[in-house]
Amino acid sequence: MSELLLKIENLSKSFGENCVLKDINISINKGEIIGLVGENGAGKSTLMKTIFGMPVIRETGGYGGSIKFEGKEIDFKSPFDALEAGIGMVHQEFSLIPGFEATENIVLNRESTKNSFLEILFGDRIKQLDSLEMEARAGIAVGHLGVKMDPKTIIKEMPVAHKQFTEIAREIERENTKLLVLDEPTAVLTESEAEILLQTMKRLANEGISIVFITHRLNEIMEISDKVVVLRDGVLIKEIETKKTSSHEITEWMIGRSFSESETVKKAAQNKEVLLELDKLWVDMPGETVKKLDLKVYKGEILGIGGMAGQGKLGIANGVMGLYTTGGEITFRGEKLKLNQPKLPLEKGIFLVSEDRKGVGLLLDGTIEDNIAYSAIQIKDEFIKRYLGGLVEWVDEKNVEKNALEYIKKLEIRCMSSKQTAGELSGGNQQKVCLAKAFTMKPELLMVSEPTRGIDVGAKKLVLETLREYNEKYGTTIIITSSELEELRGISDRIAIITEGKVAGILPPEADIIKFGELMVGIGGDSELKELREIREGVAAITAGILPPEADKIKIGELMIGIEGTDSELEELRGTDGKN
Ligand SMILES: Nc1ncnc2c1ncn2[C@@H]1O[C@H](COP(=O)(O)OP(=O)(O)OP(=O)(O)O)[C@@H](O)[C@H]1O
Repeated sequence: MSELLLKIENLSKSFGENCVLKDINISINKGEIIGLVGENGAGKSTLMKTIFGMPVIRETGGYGGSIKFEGKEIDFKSPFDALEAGIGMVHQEFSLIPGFEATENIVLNRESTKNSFLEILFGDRIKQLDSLEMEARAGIAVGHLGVKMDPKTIIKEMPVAHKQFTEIAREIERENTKLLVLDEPTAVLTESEAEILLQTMKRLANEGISIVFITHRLNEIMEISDKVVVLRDGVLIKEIETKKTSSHEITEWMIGRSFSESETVKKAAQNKEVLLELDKLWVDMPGETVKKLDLKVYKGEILGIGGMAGQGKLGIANGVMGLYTTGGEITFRGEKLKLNQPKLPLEKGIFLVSEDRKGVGLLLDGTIEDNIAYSAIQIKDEFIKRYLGGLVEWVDEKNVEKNALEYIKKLEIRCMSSKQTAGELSGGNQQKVCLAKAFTMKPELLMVSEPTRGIDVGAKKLVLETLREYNEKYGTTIIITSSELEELRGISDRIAIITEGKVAGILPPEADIIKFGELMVGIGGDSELKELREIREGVAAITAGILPPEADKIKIGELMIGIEGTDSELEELRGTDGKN
């Protein structure tokens, strides 16, 4: 019989007047993986923060109901008590020390020490760190995850996926971890990295560790969870064995209405007037380098930009905005833009909703309404009242509020009021604030990068529909950059695939999926695929144990671009193929 580890009974939590968890009852058994799902703002993170003893819960009046861990009522004063008891948590925001190596972060507060002569003289305070032992421990933890990374790398120099793996390595390095809470751990990972993490989670569960897994990617929930718990508006709607349900049914519980996935309309770009032209553009963005890329963007179209992680697709918009050192030529509305001047594109009518919403997009301590109006005030002098012939200027607070309220309604931003700080919002709602900020600028060219990363299916649909509507109503040209090909195919008029810093090809959204796969991996045609098959002989070679080399081309392509939920281990393949 399964052994009960955690029991939550009649749990409730309010922030002031806002009741965000109502009468929640959940049981978690030893070695069980629970998929916790719900729309943005449903209360998932709050529930986990409550279990983990986060100060914010205590500081905002604590919680009601009972939480028992290993049969004992818990009353954690801080996350340290939770860690001590054997509960580890990886939050949506990283909590690593940027200037330290991965090793130092992984063993932080649990460093290995060795006996030294000085210790005998001066006592424990002068203990020496045993760096070899610490490196070995960190190496084992990283190895356990099944990912290739050097634990000696400094955190701030790491790609985001490695930061995520370091966080998880730190949690599993604690010997007594019995329950691991992972809040959207795959949101920042590519399909292949996510697959590695999913396999690791399965392994940890087999070793007896229970896992609460929060994600908006329902295919991941279907793949690895034993049980799904659905929250909606702070209420537990369903707790069910995963094998007894489907992602479609889960979606309906999450959003409380029936849902049809492919409702976005496509239209062909009829206009051939060039709005933006990139000529031999290069962008020195770490991990997303653009190399002498040529691209034309037509007025009024929605151009999708896709490609594998690290191939340069995200570098394009960042380069146009002057956020990383850029060269080549950018022509906007027939005028050559001076490069590397971040304010200039904004003044000319170009706006970027960055993939880095916390770093670039939002002032987390500012109110929602100030965030939404911020760029329009700074760049376009909007929302400003002038007195005495312009001698005295004042921000028109009333209009700032009115504008925010319109977008809160339109984009269904879940908040208590427009005066709430952006930092208090859930991730998906923060993303909607970034979009509202962009719409308020009324740009002629709107670039959005990874607009639906970390947001739930309902919000995803809303965001995409709003972008489409905005494009149709105002004729705004939109460049949408996304790792999710299906999302691009649903909304774009044309899709450019970026490989190795260049445009590998441009396809209509309805083109055969295999064509996209080929462009993404830089395979021009059958002969190169044949070559690839021959290089890696034997069953299990082509995709790290998934397909035999003689398998159908379509199947290989599907795996390469991560559909059917399987990992292609493509980077590895490309490395051994000598194409890099
Ligand atoms: N510190 C806080 N102060 C006030 N309200 C808060 C605070 N933290 C969260 N909330 C509110 O609680 C509700 C639930 O938020 P929570 O972050 O738990 O949602 P979530 O389901 O994790 O969403 P997401 O998927 O977007 O991360 C939201 O309405 C949010 O605005």
